[in-house]
Amino acid sequence: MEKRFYVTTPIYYVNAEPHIGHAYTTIVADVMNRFHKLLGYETFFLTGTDEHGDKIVRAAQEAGMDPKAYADRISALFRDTWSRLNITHDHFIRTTDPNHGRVVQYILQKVYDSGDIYFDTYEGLYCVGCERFYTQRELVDGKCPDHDREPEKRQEANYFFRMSRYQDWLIEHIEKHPDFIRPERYRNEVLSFLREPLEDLCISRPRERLSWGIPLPFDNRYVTYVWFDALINYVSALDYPDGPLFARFWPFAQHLIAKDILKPHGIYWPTMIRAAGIEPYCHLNVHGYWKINEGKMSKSRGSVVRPLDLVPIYGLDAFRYFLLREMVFGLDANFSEEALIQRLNADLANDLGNLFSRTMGMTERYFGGRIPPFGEPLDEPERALRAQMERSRDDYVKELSQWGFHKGLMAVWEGINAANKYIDDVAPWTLAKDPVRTSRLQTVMRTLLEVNRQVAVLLSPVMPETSETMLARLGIKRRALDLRLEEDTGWGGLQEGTAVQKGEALFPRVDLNAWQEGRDRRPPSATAPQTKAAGAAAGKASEPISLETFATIDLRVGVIKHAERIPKSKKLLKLVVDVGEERQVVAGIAETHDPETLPGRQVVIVANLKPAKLMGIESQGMVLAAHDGRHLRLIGPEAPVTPGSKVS
Ligand SMILES: Nc1ncnc2c1ncn2[C@@H]1O[C@H](COP(=O)(O)OP(=O)(O)OP(=O)(O)O)[C@@H](O)[C@H]1O
Ligand SMILES: [Zn+2]
Repeated sequence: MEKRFYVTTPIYYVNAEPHIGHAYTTIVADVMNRFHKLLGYETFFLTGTDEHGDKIVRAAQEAGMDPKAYADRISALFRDTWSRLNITHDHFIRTTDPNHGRVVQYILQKVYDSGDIYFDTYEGLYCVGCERFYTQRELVDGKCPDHDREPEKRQEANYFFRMSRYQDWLIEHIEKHPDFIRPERYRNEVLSFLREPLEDLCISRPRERLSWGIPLPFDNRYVTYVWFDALINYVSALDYPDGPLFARFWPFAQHLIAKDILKPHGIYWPTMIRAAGIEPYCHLNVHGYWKINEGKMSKSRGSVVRPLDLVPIYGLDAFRYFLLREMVFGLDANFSEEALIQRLNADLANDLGNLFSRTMGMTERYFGGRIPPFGEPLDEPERALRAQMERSRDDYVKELSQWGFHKGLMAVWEGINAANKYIDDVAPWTLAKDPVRTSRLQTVMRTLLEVNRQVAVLLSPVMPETSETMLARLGIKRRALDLRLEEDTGWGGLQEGTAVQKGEALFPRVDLNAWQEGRDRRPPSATAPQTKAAGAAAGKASEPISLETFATIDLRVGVIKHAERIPKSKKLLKLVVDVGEERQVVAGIAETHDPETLPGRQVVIVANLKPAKLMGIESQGMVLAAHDGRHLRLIGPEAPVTPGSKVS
């Protein structure tokens, strides 16, 4: 069978900014994509955004924008976040892409023609938050379990998909393919849904109520229900029906989701594609929730941690490692910065960081920083360490193949810990004192250098930057994505005589006590350790001013019309801001804000500042932002106001 791998994330709803939950899913998919490349697979990795439906219309209204402009902005935020998290997706799909719309209509028409879509009137209980009808049975105390509020009664004439017709087929398919849905708990959950008769699925929304969607090809008084639209992204992105990507990758499809969307993916989607005559996907992989204080982190609930707030502080790879190591795939996990710091210190700074710096330091000291040849034949301790590394590698591959990240990483750490213990046991420093034992010392150090190289290769899917750094310091200039497990983890892959570099610590420790004290003293947003400007966050007392003096400052609300980078400047963006009239403003926000994400955003401007030139560009005002040493946040009104409104 061809070695191919197709992985998808859910397409995220563009009703708010990405948080750790989205980052986790997307990083997991990225790790699996990189892991399969490491194993020599040809891969395709898809992510994107879900942009239709009345939730988006409402979010856009609140932001004072039209749905498309709003979707453009949030979708760009997601794309920008992924590029900062080193995500290697091959395609980013948006459900507003014209090709996607065409494929949705094609599938609707096909299923309609084959008689699996019919028109009917329906009365039911509708949750606005979920955008769907609920059966009594699904409610908890008469309320939507996700939104904790009572659904409203609604009657509507709509189109229905004959999902019930595929119930028996689906049960049989799941029973025949035990890992169709995994881990097992979610397979069982789907089977238990299927023990009750499956109802048909309402797949349309009357246009007069919701126009922001894909029109039904057979009745343009209706648009497509968001789920029927969204799920199809997994095949439209491959140019179903005729595209070469579809033929190449669909037979290897693996979806990745959190348990919140198990039903659409475990029931709607397989029956939809069955009805359309498409083969079922291979696997649905389901993970649990990241929680904060026991509640699900969720955009709608507003309890979120933003990935881009953590990465500058702890480093991208520590963040990626933490997410994969901390959560048991399939179960919920609690997110806390303390836990992140603890893992960073224990696993990365101590275990991995020490192994690397001790190995490199001793190579510098004993061999002038050049990789020694193997000296005398391997002795018992080396053979044991090699055997351990081979076990680590095999277990890692086995676990990751089944999405068992925490166990896979633990397997690598068994190798790392064995190597650290090996150093303590053979004590190279005593060998170094004895010139007769140089040949033994060569064997010891070379063994350790090879272990470090293997560790770097094994970790490349999870920590690509660290992997590249370690290899570069070992004299191997390779991109993480070009590494191949077979060729690159054999013994003796290092080049004798090559100069190595110890360099700085791979992972600086974070002082947890200081961090905890700092958090107790400062407001929550200013709890960053290791931040250069942290002191500034405390703020300085300043001279009091009179109201008259304050009134001389002309503060106004403006809406950003346009934003672009200024060539050669890392910090500055050039903005055009509408403050009743258009102003060109230069703002030092390029490191924290992507220009694509800014148009439409309302900000506060000092409108009577003397014009000044920055990098040769005139700035006619200043954008206000708050800075706590960790975040730079633009200041704006709580809800949109007319551009030019005075701030006082
Ligand atoms: N707390 C979380 N833990 C893990 N993954 C999450 C979490 N929240 C969202 N996700 C990821 O995002 C997907 C859902 O995306 P969606 O855009 O609906 O996010 P959301 O924050 O749950 O939104 P909302 O709260 O508005 O329903 C999940 O299937 C999962 O992949
Ligand atoms: Zn609901």
